Amino acid sequence: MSTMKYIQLEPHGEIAVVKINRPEALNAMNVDVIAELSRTIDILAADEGTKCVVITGAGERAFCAGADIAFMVNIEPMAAEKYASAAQAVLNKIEKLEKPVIAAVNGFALGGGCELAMVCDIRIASENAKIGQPEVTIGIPPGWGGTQRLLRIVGPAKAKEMIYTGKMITADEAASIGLVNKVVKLGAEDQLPPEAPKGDAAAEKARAAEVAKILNKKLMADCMALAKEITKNSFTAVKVSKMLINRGMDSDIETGLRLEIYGWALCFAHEDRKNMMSAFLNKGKK
Ligand SMILES: C/C=C/C(=O)SCCNC(=O)CCNC(=O)[C@H](O)C(C)(C)COP(=O)(O)OP(=O)(O)OC[C@H]1O[C@@H](n2cnc3c(N)ncnc32)[C@H](O)[C@@H]1OP(=O)(O)O
Repeated sequence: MSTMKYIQLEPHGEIAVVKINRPEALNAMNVDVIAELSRTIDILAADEGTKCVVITGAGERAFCAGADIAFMVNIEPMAAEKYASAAQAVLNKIEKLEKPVIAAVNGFALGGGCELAMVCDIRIASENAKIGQPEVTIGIPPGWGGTQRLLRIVGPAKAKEMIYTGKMITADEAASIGLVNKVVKLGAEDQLPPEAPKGDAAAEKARAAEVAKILNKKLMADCMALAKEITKNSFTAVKVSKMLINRGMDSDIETGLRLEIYGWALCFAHEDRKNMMSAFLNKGKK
């Protein structure tokens, strides 16, 4: 456990869970959240024991509601430039982290929250997630990578529709355009609390909160299972694959393919290759 105010870092063996912990503002990222997130990523980058990272939001309502509007309402352009530069720097750091990163999207992922999710390698959303780039509804365009990364993930037509309208989309819609990999849903197997008495708004609210908790648990279990599946493989091969995919996305294919040869050949220097190939060839031959 770390002792930061807004970021909880929970180690689970080879998997680290990073939780943005500002639920009173739906985990909106103020300057302190950004600074603490940056320190957390530095810690994880240096920690050889961590092989996979899961990022999520505290509470049941939001992954992250974006940049802090209460802060932005009164700032001047130079302060805005500083804020966006710090945010982009930490998001770039996550994207370049030499470990796989999974976003567990547990509710609203808006503006900077969507931009945070997009720098993660894989996005898993709960069925109650709402995702969007609503910046134009408050007088600004996306500024933490949204105009560039959404374009690359969903293509220009969908990116423009989402950015120009500022509308939120559901988790299922996000999955249908490739913005999230998977949607975690409640099913018959889940033990839900009994229905609240009709007309009892407080009881209905309490039940909805309980249901959201169950869904959140299911989402985290799914993300941890995925992380475990990834960590079973050669960390070096996964790390090199991440670099090749990220670098290749913005290179011409010749450069990407050449890099792939070098990355591939480099893995022959690691003991994983020999051990894992030999284990395959020797299975059942004890
Ligand atoms: C480059 C990046 C730019 C950006 O990211 S710009 C910001 C983009 N994000 C947004 O525009 C989302 C803003 N938030 C909302 O629209 C709403 O929230 C929701 C639809 C997500 C939820 O609405 P509801 O269920 O009615 O909750 P609630 O009362 O609005 O929010 C609970 C508390 O959270 C604070 N909050 C929510 N989002 C932000 C934010 N982005 N920055 C600062 N505070 C935020 C609210 O103000 C409130 O606080 P209190 O309880 O003190 O009234």
